[in-house]
Amino acid sequence: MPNSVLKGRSTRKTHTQTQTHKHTHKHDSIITVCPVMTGKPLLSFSHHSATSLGPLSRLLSTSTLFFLSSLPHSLSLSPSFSLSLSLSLSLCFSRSPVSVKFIEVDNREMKEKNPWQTPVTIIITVIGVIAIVALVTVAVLQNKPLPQKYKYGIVLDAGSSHTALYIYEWPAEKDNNTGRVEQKHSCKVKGPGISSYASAPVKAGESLRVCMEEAKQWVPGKRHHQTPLYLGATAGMRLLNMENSSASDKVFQAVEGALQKFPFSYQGARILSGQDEGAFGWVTVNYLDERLKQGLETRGALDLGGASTQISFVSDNYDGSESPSNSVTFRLYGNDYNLYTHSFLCYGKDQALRMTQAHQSQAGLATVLDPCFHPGYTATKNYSVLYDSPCVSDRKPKGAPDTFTHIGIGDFLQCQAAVKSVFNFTSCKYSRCSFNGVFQPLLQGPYGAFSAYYFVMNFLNLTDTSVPLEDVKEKLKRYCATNWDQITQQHPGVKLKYLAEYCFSGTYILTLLTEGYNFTSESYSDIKFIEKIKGSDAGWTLGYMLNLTNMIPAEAPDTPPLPHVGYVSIVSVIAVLLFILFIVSLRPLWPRCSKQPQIV
Ligand SMILES: Nc1nc2c(ncn2[C@@H]2O[C@H](COP(=O)(O)OP(=O)(O)OP(=O)(O)O)[C@@H](O)[C@H]2O)c(=O)[nH]1
Repeated sequence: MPNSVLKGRSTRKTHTQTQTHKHTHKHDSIITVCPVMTGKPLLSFSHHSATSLGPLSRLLSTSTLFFLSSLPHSLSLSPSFSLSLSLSLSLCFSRSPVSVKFIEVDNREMKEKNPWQTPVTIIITVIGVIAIVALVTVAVLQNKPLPQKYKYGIVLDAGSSHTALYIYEWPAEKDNNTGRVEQKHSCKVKGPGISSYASAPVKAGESLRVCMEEAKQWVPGKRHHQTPLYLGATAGMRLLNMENSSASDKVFQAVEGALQKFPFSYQGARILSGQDEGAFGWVTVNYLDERLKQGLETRGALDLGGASTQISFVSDNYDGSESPSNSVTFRLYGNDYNLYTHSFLCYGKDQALRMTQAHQSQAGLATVLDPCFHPGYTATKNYSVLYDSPCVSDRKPKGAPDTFTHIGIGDFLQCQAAVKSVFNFTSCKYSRCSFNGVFQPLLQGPYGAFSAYYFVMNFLNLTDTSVPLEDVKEKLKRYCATNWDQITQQHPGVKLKYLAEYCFSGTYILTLLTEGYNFTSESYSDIKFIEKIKGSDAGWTLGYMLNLTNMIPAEAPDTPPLPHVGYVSIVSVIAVLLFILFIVSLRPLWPRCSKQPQIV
């Protein structure tokens, strides 16, 4: 069919002239002509298929053309811009190729007929658009998040093996409920735990200085005075306090004196009870996992320290009536929790090693063959050092030489038997016990195992608990049997003290979990070895600070129904819909476009 043949009716008088840009096409094309009074060459477009130009596309493109052309001359857009705008709208709704015509319109003639040309319509349209743009702008600006300000808290974990400093941070305006507290920085204090400074307490205070100076750098200066600083001491100081309370007081005095010199808000140093340590570890894990806020099933906490170990979990079989000393109740975010928790003093990995070696050296011989150390390992050790702990001091063999030669033989099964000897399974006055006559309800997972559980299992590449327990034991058996020379060659960067003890530590962990706490081959897979959760270390310190700063509310806080982004999006969508409605409501005023089907 020939091009440029008009098809259909024309209700208006139009005058096509100047330029015609066409794409030839074998199908018929329809030209929709919307005459507008601009006094400039106008646009129209033709389509290759009458049906492909849908009603919405037509409405948008026509209304855009009318809107643009109804602008005063001073605001009118260039034809090319108008063309691209109307075309782009049209193309959005149609996938067919388009040909374009510039049409010159008799300005005076159309002025009489086009209601869009009336000043009222123009004013209403412009005001409507300005109002909607203003509405969206105000909504966005008003709700733009302000630059975040933070508050800080510092907790020193004075453990038996070392002290660590943790800096926590949370949004300043949300400290009372909804803001998430995160670990901003941690610093490992050089040297042993503060309990090791019993004979030189001043050094305990001095040892903290480097990390405290670091804290001054990490916390902004203007926040120093409002930043609470806590020191919590765990099993090392518990043991020292049991053994020599005046020595433990002196250590605390020295530590307090040192901490008070810093510009933070010092809140005191104290020894945490084993129950607190277990319960706050559980709070940390479940807080970081957001299980508390969301009221989800909680995760039990397994913490292995140097001098004590904690197990804490919620069990449907435990209401606190049996062995109430193991019960801690919480109301957090509107939910009640009845937590079972127990801390075993002397069952941290370092003290458990002492107990195991004490068992092996009971004869007080000059040579001790140790199945928990690698074959080829030899060291000269001191009996008085080995027995210098309340966990073993009463078992020191009489008449033993000062030193003994410690020789590794690397036998996992024998090591397991030696480790087992430190647990007492003989008496239980409750319905069920873990070990040493301590009540323990039925295990109920999942569990997070952290601190030394993680350090050790991670080193041994055994953190995957989906691997059958028997295979884990087999791997450990092979590891223990590996010659010490080979081990040191394979791990040149690892601290020798840690390296020498991994065979024992792995064996102890498996024995504690399976024999001590009664994890089976099946429930073992409920355990997840974790170091950090969302960037924060798993441990009691965060739970401790959240508790002391009342940062976990008993009742669920009211939260705004919509987050900021959702709010702005909804306002914007509504504004756009209103604009479309506004345009549609002006339908009676729309010019009746001459749909002049043309064969182009
Ligand atoms: N392999 C390895 N062991 C570590 C590391 N850091 C600490 N340990 C050891 O892991 C054990 C537990 O460490 P912590 O969790 O700090 O225990 P702690 O606070 O000193 O001990 P408690 O006072 O009983 O809580 C100790 O025997 C440490 O010597 C590490 O980075 N790697």
